[in-house]
Amino acid sequence: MLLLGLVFRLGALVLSILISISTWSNFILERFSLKRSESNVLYDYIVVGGGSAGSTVAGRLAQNGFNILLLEAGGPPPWWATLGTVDIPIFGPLWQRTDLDWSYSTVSQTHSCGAFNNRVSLWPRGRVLGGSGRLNNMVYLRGHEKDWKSWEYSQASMLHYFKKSELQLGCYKNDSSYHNSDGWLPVSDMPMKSELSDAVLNAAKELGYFVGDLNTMSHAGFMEVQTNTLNGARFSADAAFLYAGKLPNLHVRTNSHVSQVVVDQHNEVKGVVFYNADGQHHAECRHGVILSAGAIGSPKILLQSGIGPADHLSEIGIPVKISSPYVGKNLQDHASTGSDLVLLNASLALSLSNLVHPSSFWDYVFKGKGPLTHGGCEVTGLLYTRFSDPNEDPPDIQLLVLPAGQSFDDGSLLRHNMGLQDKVWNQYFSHKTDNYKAIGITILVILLHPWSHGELKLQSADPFDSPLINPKYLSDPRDVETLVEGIYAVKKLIKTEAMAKLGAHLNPKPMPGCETHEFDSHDYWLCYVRMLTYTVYHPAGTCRMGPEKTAVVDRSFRVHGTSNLYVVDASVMPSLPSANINAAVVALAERAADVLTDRVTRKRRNQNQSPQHTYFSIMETLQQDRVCYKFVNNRKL
Ligand SMILES: Cc1cc2nc3c(=O)[nH]c(=O)nc-3n(C[C@H](O)[C@H](O)[C@H](O)COP(=O)(O)OP(=O)(O)OC[C@H]3O[C@@H](n4cnc5c(N)ncnc54)[C@H](O)[C@@H]3O)c2cc1C
Repeated sequence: MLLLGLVFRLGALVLSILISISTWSNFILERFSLKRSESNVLYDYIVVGGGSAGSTVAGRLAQNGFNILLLEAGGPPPWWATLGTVDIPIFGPLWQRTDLDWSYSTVSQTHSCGAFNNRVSLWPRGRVLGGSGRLNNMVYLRGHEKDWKSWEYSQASMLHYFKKSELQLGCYKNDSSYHNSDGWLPVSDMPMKSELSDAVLNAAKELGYFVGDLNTMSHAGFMEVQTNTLNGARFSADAAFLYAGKLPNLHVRTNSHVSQVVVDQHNEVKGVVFYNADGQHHAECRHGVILSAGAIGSPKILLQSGIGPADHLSEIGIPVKISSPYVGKNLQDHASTGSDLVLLNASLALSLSNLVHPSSFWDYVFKGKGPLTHGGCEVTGLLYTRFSDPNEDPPDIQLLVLPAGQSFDDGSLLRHNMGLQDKVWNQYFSHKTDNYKAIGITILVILLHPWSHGELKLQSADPFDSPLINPKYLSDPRDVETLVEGIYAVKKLIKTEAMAKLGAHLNPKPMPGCETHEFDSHDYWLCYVRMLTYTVYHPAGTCRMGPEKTAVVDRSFRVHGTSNLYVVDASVMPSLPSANINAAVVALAERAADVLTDRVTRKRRNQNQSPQHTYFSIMETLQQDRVCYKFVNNRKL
């Protein structure tokens, strides 16, 4: 075990060195092969961020004939991606805390995260073409029909956009009522699963849950997950929407960090300011700028541009261009708990020794099968606790079943990715110090609709500084009670015959910090949840959509107070869907592409072409706004 851990750790080290080399080689290649920034080109739309939403909206708008510039702060996927390495699903966690990751962390949490260093939650976010879709677990789950009520979208229109993006290659490909085999984003059955998958589904049946396709969005219950993969390899939105069309009117510039949007005195957006290795550049647009920099990046760019809460902007010395009190507010994330809560007295097909076995590489490369195709999650469930009404509300708990826990790699990588305290690792997760040899699995209990909302602020006016992220996890006690109800659902699940066959039982060790409570009492679980609070990596809501009095963007993705600045990504979600959120992000971006196409079509119909800006208009705008101009030029490179 020690040896395997060492092999895994060495592998991680070699890969991160390769990533660094690759990032630099891409960087150099770009400088020689790409045209220098052409400041006098007028693009129809500028899209900022090439992640799940940005790739989708840019690809679709280009397909609709617009001249698009996409600016991405990260590089293209590393050169060995063509060999499939970076796309090997099981390697996802290896890219965290490397150059492909923004490596954000929250501020210290008061009510949660007690088991983590400084009570901080580490938040990986993709800094690469494909964005967080290149780091994620690829689970394809849409949500529930009752989710869209608060978004003011109909179930039918959401279904339309889910289907539009979908290339269903798995067991639902003949179900044209809910699925589509003509879209661009592949959705496949898992090529490999462990014995745990069937055991959990049988346990769910024993308990009378619905087991079937949750992506019809009308059920609570369980399903075997489908993933965004093709022949066993990761397939993120950039692969689907940017390369698939190979459109000459789609211009992608990587390693281009956007610092602000340029807004004139009439609150019309002229373009953006961005930095690459050559220094500062401007890019101009005819119809507008679309921020798709994600739930952290988009509010950050708005604030840096002087669009946000006036008091906060004044606090850090950014002149207020447009007062927009909700920028950065309404931060929501799916908090979760339960890694290694369940132990098995049986070994599973997915083990560290299977992973590093040469046959696994053979199976992956030549058959698109085997343990390397595993994305981490096998089964998911959407459940109602006693706090939510099935007639009125969407499910309030999600279970995500992984045939591995934090202890899977013997402490080499996963616990560091999470920032788990050594003491908690040693006393709760590690099996080195005891004779307890059962296998830790994860039935992650996820809080789908948190009452606790947080906020994002800037810590300085420097566009290269990380923002202050405070999700305020579990600050509302109702969230803690709901998570504990979820743990009770897990307890029921593992008491079934199906799970008994695998020797499923609760981890008998008390969570460090909760020893004073009687093990398995309600108070113990309340404490446990506040100690072991994980992110599920779904931040959203920081530029929420809604009416001007309560939101940042309107229903056509336009920032209130501007005529042509848009936000299209997870940040516009008014509330979190009852699911992992990538499918909903892509569906929103599909909708945005239609809305923005329609807007121009109607404008063209109603009037003559919109006035063309010259190259100098953007410089004039910057000069009119003297402080802003100074700030941009003061940036030391
Ligand atoms: C580890 C992990 C596991 C996950 N697992 C799942 C899962 O299994 N299923 C699921 O549905 N969801 C999952 N998610 C969540 C999902 O991937 C994200 O919600 C989704 O990718 C968000 O899309 P986005 O377009 O809003 O942002 P992103 O995909 O993060 O894209 C934002 C892009 O903008 C770029 N950018 C940011 N700032 C700037 C700037 N100033 N200038 C230029 N570019 C900029 C970034 O580099 C990035 O490429 C996971 C996420 C993570 C991190």
